[in-house]
Amino acid sequence: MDCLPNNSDNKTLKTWFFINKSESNSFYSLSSDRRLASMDLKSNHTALVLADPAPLNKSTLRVSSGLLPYSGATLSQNLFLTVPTMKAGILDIRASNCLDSMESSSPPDKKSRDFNNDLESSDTDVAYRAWLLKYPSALASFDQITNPAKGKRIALFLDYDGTLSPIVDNPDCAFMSNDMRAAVKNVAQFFPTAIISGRSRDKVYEFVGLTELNYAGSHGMDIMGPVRQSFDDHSNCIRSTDNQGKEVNLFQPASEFLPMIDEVFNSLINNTKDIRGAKVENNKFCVSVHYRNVDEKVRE
Ligand SMILES: O=P(O)(O)OC[C@H]1O[C@H](O[C@H]2O[C@H](CO)[C@@H](O)[C@H](O)[C@H]2O)[C@H](O)[C@@H](O)[C@@H]1O
Repeated sequence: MDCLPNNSDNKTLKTWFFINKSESNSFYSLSSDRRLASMDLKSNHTALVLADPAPLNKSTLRVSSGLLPYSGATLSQNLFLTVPTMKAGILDIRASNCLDSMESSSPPDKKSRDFNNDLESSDTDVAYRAWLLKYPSALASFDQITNPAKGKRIALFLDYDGTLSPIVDNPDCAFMSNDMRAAVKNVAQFFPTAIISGRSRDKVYEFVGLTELNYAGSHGMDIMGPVRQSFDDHSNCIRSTDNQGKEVNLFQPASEFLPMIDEVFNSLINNTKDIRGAKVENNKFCVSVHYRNVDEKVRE
């Protein structure tokens, strides 16, 4: 698919497969689309990808039992996969259908506003206004954000897709503007700045290209940052070099599962090959199945 501009500005339309070290491992995200920076200011709002308790519908992911990596792996009724980890403790690998929570926190689909008839269009506008009430602009609540930060050390964590780049139909074409790059470069002079993305770390770095930032890919399963001696004793931290030969700290706590994630990727490619518009993206430590370009009727 060519990298052409489009009108679609829903934040996320896809199914996630991800690996999560612990149930309580959650993080906050500030997401936006082209029109509006939005965030839920409720203190108990966790990132979408981890917050959804809805079990996966068996037909959604179709991970065959042949993909279970170790003999001790079990697939429970609600398809939460529990695998004994090679390290201490239990590692939960959860294949979770987050569609409901992702869709409710994404703005209503603009495609239908653009192309459907007037009645449907105004319905969608009402839905969009209701969505805005639930997810107000972070910019309109700026004091609420900055006041608690006064006198404290501030670090900046930025999402990539839909925040630094516009949402586009083809994930390979989510380019960041030079103005945005300059703004991020500027702010990074004042605060430690990190980009956290569901994408692979390499891909985000390729898009952003600023060496002075920290990058966390695969929802934090792949973190690279400047060398800090204090991390040397950290069990998951190794010294590595970036693509310019500079020494860096690298955290990849799920490396042992890479072969299994590749199998999941290949299985998803196979299972979606007949769905027109579906695209499977290998994000290294997780996989995204995009259905943004799949016909609405087929999605259902
Ligand atoms: O955690 P994020 O950085 O927000 O990553 C979430 C996903 O972002 C990308 O997909 C989204 O943006 C695409 C490009 O605009 C769009 O086509 C897609 O529909 C969106 O879901 C990325 O491609 C995914 O791998 C990430 O999981």
